[in-house]
Amino acid sequence: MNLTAMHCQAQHGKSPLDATRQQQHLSALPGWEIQGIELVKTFRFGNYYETMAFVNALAWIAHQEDHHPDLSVHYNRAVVHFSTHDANGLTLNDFICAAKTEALLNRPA
Ligand SMILES: C[C@H](O)[C@H](O)[C@H]1CNC2=NC(N)=NC(=O)C2=N1
Repeated sequence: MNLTAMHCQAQHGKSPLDATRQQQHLSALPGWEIQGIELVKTFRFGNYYETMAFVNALAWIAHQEDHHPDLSVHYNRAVVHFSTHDANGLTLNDFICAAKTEALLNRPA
């Protein structure tokens, strides 16, 4: 499934994905972990400017997809937490946004 080509959909009243599906999607997302009802990754950078550039690019994805991560922002790292409040758990939206976040940083060889 090419998550980067997909778009988030409203999840109000929907159920979270089951654990098997969560693990399937997780296997395509290096460095991401499931912590309870959150999909989490720490992104490390060389300085505050680079960290903030990443956070701003991520904010644009969140705006486009209407799906918003919790963030903790530090001098040289940002910790990204995706979860779907409307489903009280992990839905495809979280994996789509994680994949789009990865794609921000994957430069062509
Ligand atoms: C109405 C609006 O689309 C919803 O409230 C969206 C907004 N952003 C969201 N972000 C996240 N992380 N989870 C949601 O359930 C969610 N719902």
